[in-house]
Amino acid sequence: MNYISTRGQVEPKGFIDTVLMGLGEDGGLMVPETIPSVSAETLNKWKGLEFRELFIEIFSLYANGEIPENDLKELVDASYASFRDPEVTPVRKLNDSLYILELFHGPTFAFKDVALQFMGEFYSYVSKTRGEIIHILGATSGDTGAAAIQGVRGKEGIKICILHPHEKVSKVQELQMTTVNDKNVLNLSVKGNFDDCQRIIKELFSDLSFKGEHHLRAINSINFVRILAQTVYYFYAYFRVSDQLGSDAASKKINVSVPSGNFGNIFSGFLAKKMGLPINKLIIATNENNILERFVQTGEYRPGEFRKTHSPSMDIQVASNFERYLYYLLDEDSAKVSDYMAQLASEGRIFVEGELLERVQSELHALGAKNEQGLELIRKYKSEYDYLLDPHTACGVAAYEAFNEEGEVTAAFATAHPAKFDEAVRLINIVQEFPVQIAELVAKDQFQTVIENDKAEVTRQLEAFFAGDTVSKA
Ligand SMILES: N[C@@H](CCOP(=O)(O)O)C(=O)O
Repeated sequence: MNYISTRGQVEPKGFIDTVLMGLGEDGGLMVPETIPSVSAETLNKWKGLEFRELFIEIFSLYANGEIPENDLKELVDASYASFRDPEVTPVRKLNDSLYILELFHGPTFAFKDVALQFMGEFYSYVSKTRGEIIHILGATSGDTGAAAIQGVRGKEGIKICILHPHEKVSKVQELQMTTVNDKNVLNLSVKGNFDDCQRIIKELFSDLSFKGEHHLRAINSINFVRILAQTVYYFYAYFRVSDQLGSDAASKKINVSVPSGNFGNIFSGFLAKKMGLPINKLIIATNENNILERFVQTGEYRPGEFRKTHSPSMDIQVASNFERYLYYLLDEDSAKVSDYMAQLASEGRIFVEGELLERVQSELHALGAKNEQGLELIRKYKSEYDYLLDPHTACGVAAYEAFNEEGEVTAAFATAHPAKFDEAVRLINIVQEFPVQIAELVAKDQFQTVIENDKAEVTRQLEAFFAGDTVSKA
């Protein structure tokens, strides 16, 4: 299997080269030339597998045998050894129509750990086996950064620089990133928002001579391996919900409700569905930064005004992986995708209508939950089920309440642990106990460099960091 760009201007690449490339060299996103389909018989075989085994099966369909089986097994075992739940991503039943897929049992208490623990091991493996220099550049609205840093801190042959928006991530997210004092980690706190951080890194990735000279690698979901690793828990959730439904499984449709910012998590579900997993509704849950909800309702994709909310990881206007969805919506026509993306860049909006919009509305459901609605749901589920939702998960539960119909059940994805967002939880007078790994962060020193929202400044910081000068300040 080879990988090509959504904009059609990259020679087909193998799996490892695709991961190393990250953002397509033509500015597009890499996708498999064909999506492997999984038969009912295979699904039946997979349903008894535990998470790690399932990961290996799915990954092997995409990796062209470029990683020998034993090596892959070792990478997967090492990636999930630090998870606190033996199931990695367990499913809890809250009521007859609502199941929660808990994705927060990794080292930084967010769903990003599932893919990024693997990516850390993977990059380390590629650095050792191919002698590649790995200089990671990433942007975060809070969770990706912490998970990516945790995945590679202290690893030989790897350096990582993460841009986060200054004072726009939660306190715990900030501490998780900035209390890491390993020499191979640089935190840049940018006076802007997440979209600014993401724009800067994409511009740097698009500068091919800078990218090549500094060996820049991506850890955000622009990198296809992130998408792939995330498909695993869609399959896992589907199987575990089916198990729990027992004899009702045959008569119930299973939806997923997914808190979404950069469209990477929900795109993994789209891919799983295209592979043959019989998910019913793919429900996109956002907060008041609701560009995706507006797109699904009206066909217009137009970044709006940035809103600071109680769910900062989803405070995003420009969703990277939207381009991958557009590619499939436009029947894999890369020339059309390029035209649409050029229009987005020049006019600040794109628009689909007629049959295309009907297709969007048949493939996706979307809700942008209001801040107050999220808090109200946290209160309600705590009191009715003694289950504490984090503010992102609460948006997913709001979308479940809006779209789940008779004869359906929904797996709502719990994308983070509530302790990461105590600022919001405290607003409704709920006092939570912090896991020790989070409680101990406050006593640690922080290391980060606060900079202006300026690509030239980021460039200077990166050049110094990659050249070996430590620029992080206490
Ligand atoms: N919500 C994310 C934003 C980056 O998304 P990614 O999936 O492309 O890494 C975050 O928490 O940083």
